[in-house]
Amino acid sequence: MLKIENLNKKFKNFEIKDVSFELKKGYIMGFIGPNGSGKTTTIKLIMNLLKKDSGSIEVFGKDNIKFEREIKDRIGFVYDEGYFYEDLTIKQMKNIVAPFYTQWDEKLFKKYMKDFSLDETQKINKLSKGMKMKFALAIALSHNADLIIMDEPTSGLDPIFRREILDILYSIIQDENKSIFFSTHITTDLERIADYITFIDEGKIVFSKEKDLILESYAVVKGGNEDLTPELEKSLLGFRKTNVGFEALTDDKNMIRDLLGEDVLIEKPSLEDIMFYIARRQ
Ligand SMILES: Nc1ncnc2c1ncn2[C@@H]1O[C@H](COP(=O)(O)OP(=O)(O)OP(=O)(O)O)[C@@H](O)[C@H]1O
Repeated sequence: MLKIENLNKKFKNFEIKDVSFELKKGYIMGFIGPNGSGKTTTIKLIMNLLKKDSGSIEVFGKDNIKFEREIKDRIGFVYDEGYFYEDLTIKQMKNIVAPFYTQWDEKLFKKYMKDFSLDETQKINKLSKGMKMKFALAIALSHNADLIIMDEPTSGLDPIFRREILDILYSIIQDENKSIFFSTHITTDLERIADYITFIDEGKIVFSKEKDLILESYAVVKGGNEDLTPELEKSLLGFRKTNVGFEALTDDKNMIRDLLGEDVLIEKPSLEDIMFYIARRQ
């Protein structure tokens, strides 16, 4: 559905460097990374809203620029900055956008308006941040898109609605021909629904792997300060000292067990733990 190879883009103070990853049919991929790590830039490059310096981006097996129109017809896109005309009503804006899509489904759009408690006669500049996001989602989900790409779609949404959105996204990929790619800072959302996680830091991909594999391959280690020898420090993927000892991330549980036996606690990490320690180390 999406294949990026050796993508490069240089700004004055930042660069996307040799970014490669792939998203297959039927899966949800979460795109995570600290603030300013290059998530929005990568998404803009996929959507051809920015010009790449080099590398290739294929969507549905086709070059994203040569086949832009055809590709965008099949993508549902949600972007975190407002891209609607603020002075129009929901209905007027929808009437501008809908004709661009060959498979626009007005009945489905109306259903989402109702489910999301949105009133089509409301002006866009009178909508709250969450309501605008709901409207953007309704548009993205109402034209039978095969690939949904979203930049922080759940930011600004309350936990109840966020969970409803996750349920909708999950039901969409029950059709195994569809895929979803979205960036977020809410890693618990990904723990709930993502199949793959791509982690970007300082413009470079740290990993792009199956979520379950990632969670299995790392562990959080907790021990006393006396255990934290310089040798151990070097072998850890990042650590922090606390009042009662140290907490760290490792990708080699067995080595830690062999080294420290039962003196330390070895626990399952969350995605947030992994992101925190790796980004901090870099
Ligand atoms: N048009 C531009 N010109 C110059 N620098 C840019 C431009 N767009 C983005 N940047 C820089 O690129 C870096 C990455 O920005 P980007 O918006 O891709 O990060 P992000 O991972 O989406 O961050 P966040 O999580 O905060 O949304 C930042 O340092 C930003 O200042």
